[in-house]
Amino acid sequence: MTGWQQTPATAVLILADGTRLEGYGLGAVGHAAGEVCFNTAMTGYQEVLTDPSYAGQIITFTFPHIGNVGTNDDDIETVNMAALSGVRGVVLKADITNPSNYRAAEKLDAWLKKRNIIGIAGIDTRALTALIREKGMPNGVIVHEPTGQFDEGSIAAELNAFPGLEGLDLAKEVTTAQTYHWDQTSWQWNVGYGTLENPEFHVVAIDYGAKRNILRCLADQGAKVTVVPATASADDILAHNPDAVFLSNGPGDPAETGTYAVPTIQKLMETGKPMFGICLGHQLMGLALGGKTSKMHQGHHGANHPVKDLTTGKVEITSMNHGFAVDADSLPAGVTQTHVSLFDGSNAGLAVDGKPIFSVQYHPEASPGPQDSHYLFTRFLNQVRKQKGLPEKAEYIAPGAAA
Ligand SMILES: NC(=O)CC[C@H](N)C(=O)O
Repeated sequence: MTGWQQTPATAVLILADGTRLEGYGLGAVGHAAGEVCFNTAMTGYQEVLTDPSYAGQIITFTFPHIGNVGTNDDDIETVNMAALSGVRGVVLKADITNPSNYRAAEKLDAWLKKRNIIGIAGIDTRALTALIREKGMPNGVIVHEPTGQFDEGSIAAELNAFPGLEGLDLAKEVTTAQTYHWDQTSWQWNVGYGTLENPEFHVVAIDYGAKRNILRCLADQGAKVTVVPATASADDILAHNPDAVFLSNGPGDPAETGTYAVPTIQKLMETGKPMFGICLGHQLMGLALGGKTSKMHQGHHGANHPVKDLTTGKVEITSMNHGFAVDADSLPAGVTQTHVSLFDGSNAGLAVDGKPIFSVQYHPEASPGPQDSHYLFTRFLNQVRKQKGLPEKAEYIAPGAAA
């Protein structure tokens, strides 16, 4: 039976303004509060649902058919398996069908249940998206109760207790507990310049909620990657003697994570080592340089976001997932805005003039273009090549061409 025909409803999504949307429960049973956002990607739901940057959020997919290709063990993005359930809930239009794909190992419904993610189907996701666009991302509670007997009191209490994402440092909840070396050997699908056996460079990646494909892309450039916890000090990081430092994506409010991350990043900037940041890493870099971040109205979540690289004039189709942004006007002299979103003109990248330090708001490791933005990893490691007196690589390489 499809969700919108089911009576009584076994799931409900309640928004802070009182909006009540009833549907068909999926995945885990229970209730969870979070910020309700929408994601416009037509593919990649498993990568989205395992991206630690979604911690504290309930995701509405605008694409109506989610789950068609099932789930597998390869398309998981979080590196820290303990942080797999950062997403609070998933809101769908259609019921999840049986998977039809040779890679499918498990139906999405069962997969959600195992990871304690609550789902609701049978929702008019177009109407919900229109509401979010008009009013901004609301706080909400998603409930799955197979009996249809909702405990309204505890649902209301849960909604009231959720403070919203502003002011929340969630990076410390999803970061790795221990320092480790990224092992590329089981992830060889994207091998390019280097091999793990013979790395040319050493990059320390600060894990604020890192995605696997970022680490793959760094290793793909010939880097040994050492991943350190979000709270690692500059001294801890420099003790690894890195050639360069990477700042990862991650959930929550950058200003709050910045209370401990910014002083560390500022110290690392003084070393002259190349630095590259993605998404939360970009926002933290903006803060470390004296800029400001603020909450967006509806955020950017999808895989079709055009971004212009102002340094080359090229447009990239990018993947985005952020609800905060660097305020371009707040960037001090000596810091250049390098990329802008062509959807709303918001800041999408920055670089420090004359220094090997830059960052982007979007996700070059995600491949909607499919490889439009991969050049940024080459741009980053070229800074290291330059410092080591090695020949630089071409930034753009046609897919399939020899490196
Ligand atoms: N993907 C990310 O790194 C997200 C950054 C930040 N948490 C935001 O929502 O803007």
